[in-house]
Amino acid sequence: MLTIDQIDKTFFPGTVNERRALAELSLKLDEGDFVTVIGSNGAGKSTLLNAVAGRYTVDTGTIEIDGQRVNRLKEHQRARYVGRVFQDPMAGTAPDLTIEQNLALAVRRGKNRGLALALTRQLRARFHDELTSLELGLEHRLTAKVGLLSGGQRQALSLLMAGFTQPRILLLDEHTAALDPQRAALVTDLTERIVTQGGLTTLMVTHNMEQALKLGNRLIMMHEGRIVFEASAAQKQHLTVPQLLAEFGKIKGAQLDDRALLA
Ligand SMILES: Nc1ncnc2c1ncn2[C@@H]1O[C@H](COP(=O)(O)OP(=O)(O)OP(=O)(O)O)[C@@H](O)[C@H]1O
Repeated sequence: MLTIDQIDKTFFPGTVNERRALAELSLKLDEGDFVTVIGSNGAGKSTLLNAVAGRYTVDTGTIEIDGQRVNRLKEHQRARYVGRVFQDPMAGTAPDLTIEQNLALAVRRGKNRGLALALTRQLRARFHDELTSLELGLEHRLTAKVGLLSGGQRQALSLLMAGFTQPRILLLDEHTAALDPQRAALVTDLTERIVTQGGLTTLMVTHNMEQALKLGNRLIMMHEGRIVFEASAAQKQHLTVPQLLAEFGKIKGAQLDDRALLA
């Protein structure tokens, strides 16, 4: 489904600021795989997601989605394959549009622009039901501007929208990191539900090891642009936080992130 083969990315090559963010990294996701990504600071986790999304082009190597090479496709051209929820709750939704307009955009993504914001009674009823299931009371605020929502509410909405668009690949980049523990737990549960219900193929970066173990069927650990540890579906079921910390310990010179210790 997603095949990443030997990708390399160096920022500012040949200057004092040169940074090799991805180093001959290969990764293959089958349909419905949900891979959690952990690693030290600066390991290249976000760059990996950005390379898949098309925000950054890779220097060498190939990225294929459904067997189609997407290396040359720009970010907006890949948008029909790729759904994304960022750490910043402000990034995934349009603040000046209402909740129902944001949801309509997600449903109609890739279709005629004129139709995008059209709201039928049927669509409103669907939004009402879906929002009710979030248990955040948003079903009563369909016509409220999204800019008025809290961070957790916006992340929940972004996830719901990602579920509506049914992307070929869903990228989650520390999407619960900016939330308080209670909201983070809620968004974590919602993530599990939306990914499972939609059978979405997903790559999720997190600094929270418990979350990395709780969610998904596979796990990878990155360091200096490479995958340094990988757990298959069978292995992941038995993995524990102390074991992950021990794996981190094996990486020479890796700095454990404080947030990892909060897990
Ligand atoms: N746009 C950019 N320009 C220059 N260097 C960059 C850019 N984005 C990332 N880097 C560098 O590439 C390396 C990998 O960064 P990246 O953000 O992918 O790491 P990360 O694993 O997501 O880190 P963190 O957990 O700290 O968010 C780092 O050395 C970083 O400084």
